[in-house]
Amino acid sequence: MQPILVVAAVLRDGGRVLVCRRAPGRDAAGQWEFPGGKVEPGEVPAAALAREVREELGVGIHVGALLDRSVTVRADGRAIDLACYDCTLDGPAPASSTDHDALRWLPPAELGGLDWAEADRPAVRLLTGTIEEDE
Ligand SMILES: Nc1nc2c([nH]c(=O)n2[C@H]2C[C@H](O)[C@@H](COP(=O)(O)OP(=O)(O)OP(=O)(O)O)O2)c(=O)[nH]1
Repeated sequence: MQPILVVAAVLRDGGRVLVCRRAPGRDAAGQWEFPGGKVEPGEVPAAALAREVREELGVGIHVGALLDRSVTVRADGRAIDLACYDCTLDGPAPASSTDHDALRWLPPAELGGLDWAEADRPAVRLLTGTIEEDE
């Protein structure tokens, strides 16, 4: 089975990063992730990411450089190809999400304390500076 192509925003504002907890009833409910979603056929990643963030958080973003791209086979057997991009807000910060039951802005050093979706862990290790030499 092909991996599911997912894009996510590492949305930075004033030295903090937005993290979101997946709402009850969704895949991986209760785990933290970066906002984003699946890339639709024919869509370029940056456009898919801006669309997903607009749909779920109701805000505009600027999509910058690719921070990390990793394929993770989850415990349920599905492979997620997750591309995380550095992003900034284009306008006001989000107040709520259609997909999440908590939004938090945290300094990168504090990201490691959360229960992250498996696919996000490589990006989180990059952001917290806790990558092992052999990774
Ligand atoms: N958005 C997002 N999804 C992630 C991350 N990490 C991770 O494993 N996923 C998984 C959860 C889902 O199985 C899939 C993305 O689905 P989604 O539900 O957020 O995206 P979507 O809006 O396009 O999907 P859908 O509910 O319309 O089917 O990727 C992440 O950091 N952000």
